[in-house]
Amino acid sequence: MTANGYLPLFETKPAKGRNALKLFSLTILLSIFLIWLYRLMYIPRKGEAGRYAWIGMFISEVFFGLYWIMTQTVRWNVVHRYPFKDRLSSRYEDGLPGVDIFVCTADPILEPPSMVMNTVLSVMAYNYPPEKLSVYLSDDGCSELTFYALLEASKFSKYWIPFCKKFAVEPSSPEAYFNLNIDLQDPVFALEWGTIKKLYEDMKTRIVSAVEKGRLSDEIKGQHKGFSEWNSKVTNKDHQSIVQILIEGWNSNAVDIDGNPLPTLIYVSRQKKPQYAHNFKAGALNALIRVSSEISNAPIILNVDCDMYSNDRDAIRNALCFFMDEKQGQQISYVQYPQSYENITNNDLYSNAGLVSFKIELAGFDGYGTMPYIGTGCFHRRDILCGRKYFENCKVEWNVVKDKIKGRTIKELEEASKLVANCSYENGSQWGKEMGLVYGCLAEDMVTGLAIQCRGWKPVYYHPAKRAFRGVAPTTLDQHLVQFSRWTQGMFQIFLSKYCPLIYGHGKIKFGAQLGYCMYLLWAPVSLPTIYYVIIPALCLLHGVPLFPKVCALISLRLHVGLKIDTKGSSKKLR
Ligand SMILES: O=c1ccn([C@@H]2O[C@H](COP(=O)(O)OP(=O)(O)O[C@H]3O[C@H](CO)[C@@H](O)[C@H](O)[C@H]3O)[C@@H](O)[C@H]2O)c(=O)[nH]1
Ligand SMILES: [Mn+2]
Repeated sequence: MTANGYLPLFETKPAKGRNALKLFSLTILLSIFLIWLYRLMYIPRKGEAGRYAWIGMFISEVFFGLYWIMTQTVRWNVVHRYPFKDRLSSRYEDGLPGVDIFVCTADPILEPPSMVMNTVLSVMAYNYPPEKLSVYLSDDGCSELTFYALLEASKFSKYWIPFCKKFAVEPSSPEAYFNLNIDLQDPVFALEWGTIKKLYEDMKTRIVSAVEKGRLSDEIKGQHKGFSEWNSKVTNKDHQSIVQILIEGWNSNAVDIDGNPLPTLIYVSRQKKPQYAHNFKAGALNALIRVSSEISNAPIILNVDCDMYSNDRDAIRNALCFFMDEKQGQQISYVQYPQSYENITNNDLYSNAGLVSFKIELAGFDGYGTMPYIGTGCFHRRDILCGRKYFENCKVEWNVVKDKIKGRTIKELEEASKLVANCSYENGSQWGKEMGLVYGCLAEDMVTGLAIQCRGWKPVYYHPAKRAFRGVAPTTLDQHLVQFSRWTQGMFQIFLSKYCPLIYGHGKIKFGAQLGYCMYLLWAPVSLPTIYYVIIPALCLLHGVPLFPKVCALISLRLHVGLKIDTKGSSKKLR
C-alpha cells in the first residue's frame, strides 16, 4: 500500500534471472562475432573451390546473427502481471462496466456449429453480472444451421448458466466439462449433473443431425421468425444483413430456470455483396463494433475465435483489474491473454503450442510497454479500438453507456443494426484505416495492435498459470502449412508496408519492441537462409569442399584469429 492508502488493482514484477540471461546472451553474441570474423577472414580466393558457397554461408550467418539479436530483445525485459480481483470486487462490484463479447465464425463445415456453441455457452457463463454481458455471434458463413444452433444454445443456456454458477463449474464449455472425470459422490450434484448432461447431449444430437442433413425441417423453421431471412437467394457470398436478438438481457422476462437474468445473445451476419471486399475477420469485427454500439455499446469488448472456449470464469474480472486501476489503468488499451491448445502436447511436431512465444517473448514485449494483439482472447477498450488517440490525464467513464435500448422495440433495434452492418456503410469512412481493425493485411490483428500502440496506448499481456482460453490448433501438415503461410505472408506484408515497425513505430514505441516486432514480421524471409544452410553444406560435404573448420582446427582458431589480426591478414588459411 502506498502512503496515501492507494492499493493498486494489479502489480508488475520483473521475471527472475534476467541478469543471468543477459550474461549468457553476451557470450553467444561474442561467439556470433567470432563466426562472422572467421567467415570474413577465410573467404576462398577467386578460382578456389567453394568460394560462392562460402559467401552464401556468410550472408546466411549474418542474417541469423541479426535475427538472433531481434529474438534477444524480447527476452531481456520479461515481466509478469498480477491482478487482484478481490480488490476490484470490493471497490467496483456495483459499478462494473458492460462487456460485449464477439465470437467469430465463418464456415459451418470447417467450424462445426456444435463446437461454436460450446464457445458461446462458455462465454455466457462468465462470473459477471449477466445484465452487463452481451454475446454477439458473427456468422460470416451466413448459415441457417449456425443460426439454428444458436437458437438451441439460447434455450440450453437457461439450464447451463445456473448450473455453472451453483457448482462453480469449470471449464464452462459443456463439451470440455463433460469430458472430465467428475466426482459424483454428492447425490444432489450427481442428479443435476445427469440432467444437464442429458439436455446437453440431446441438444448436440439435434445440432449435429441438422448439420449432417445440411438443411432444416419446416417444423424447426417455424420455431423462430429469424429463419425467414434465409430465402432461396441467400448464399454465403451474397446476402442481406441479418441481426436477430435471441435473448434480450434487459427484458425482465429473459431469465434462466432459477429466475435470474441472462446475458444478451445476438446473431449477426453482416451483409455481403460480390462487388464489395468483405475484408475477412477484420471486416466482421468492424461490423460487430458498429452493431453492438447500436444495442449494448459496452466500453469493453472481448473477441474470441469460435474455436477458443473460455476456461476461466473470472477472466473478465482479471482483465478489468488492469483497465480500472486508478493510477496505471488509463493508458491501457487492451489486455491480451495467450492462446492455449488442448489438442497438442508440448512435444508437438510442428511446435504449435508456441511455448516460447507465450511464456517468454510476449512477456518480454510487455516489459517495453507493448504487446502484439494476437486476434483472440483479447479485451479491448471500445473507444481506443475505434481510433481514439492517447493524451495525458484522459479519464475513462466506465458507466456512461449510451442508452439506446430504452423505448425501442426489438424490431427497431434489429433494423438499426442491420443498416450499420451493410457493405456500403463503410464507403468513404475511416473504418479499416483509422477506425476499428485495419484492412488489407492477412494478419489484421498484428497491424491493428501496432497502430494502437503507435497512437500512444500501452497494452498488457496477462498469462496466468490457469489458462483463460483453450482451443484447437492445426495438427496435420497441410492445415499447418495453410495457417503458417497465411501468418508469415501477412506479417511480411506489414514489414514491407507503411506500418513497418522500424519506421512507423520510430519514436512511438521502444526500440527493443520495434526489433521484437521485426522478429515476427521477418519469419518468412528467415526461411531462405535456413533452406540454404540445410542444403548447401550437405552438397559441399559430398563434393569434398569444407565449409566449417575441423575440430582440431577449432581449438587453434583463437590463436590464429589473434595472429591474423596481428599480421593484418598475412597468416596462412586455416582449412
Ligand atoms: O472471413 C472470415 C475469416 C475468418 N473469420 C474468423 O476468424 C477467426 C480466425 O480465423 P482462422 O481461419 O481460424 O485463422 P487462425 O489462423 O486460426 O487465426 C489466428 O490468426 C488470425 C490472423 O491471421 C487471427 O485473427 C486469429 O485470431 C488467430 O487465432 C475464426 O474464428 C474465423 O471464423 C471470420 O469471421 N471471417
Ligand atoms: Mn483458427
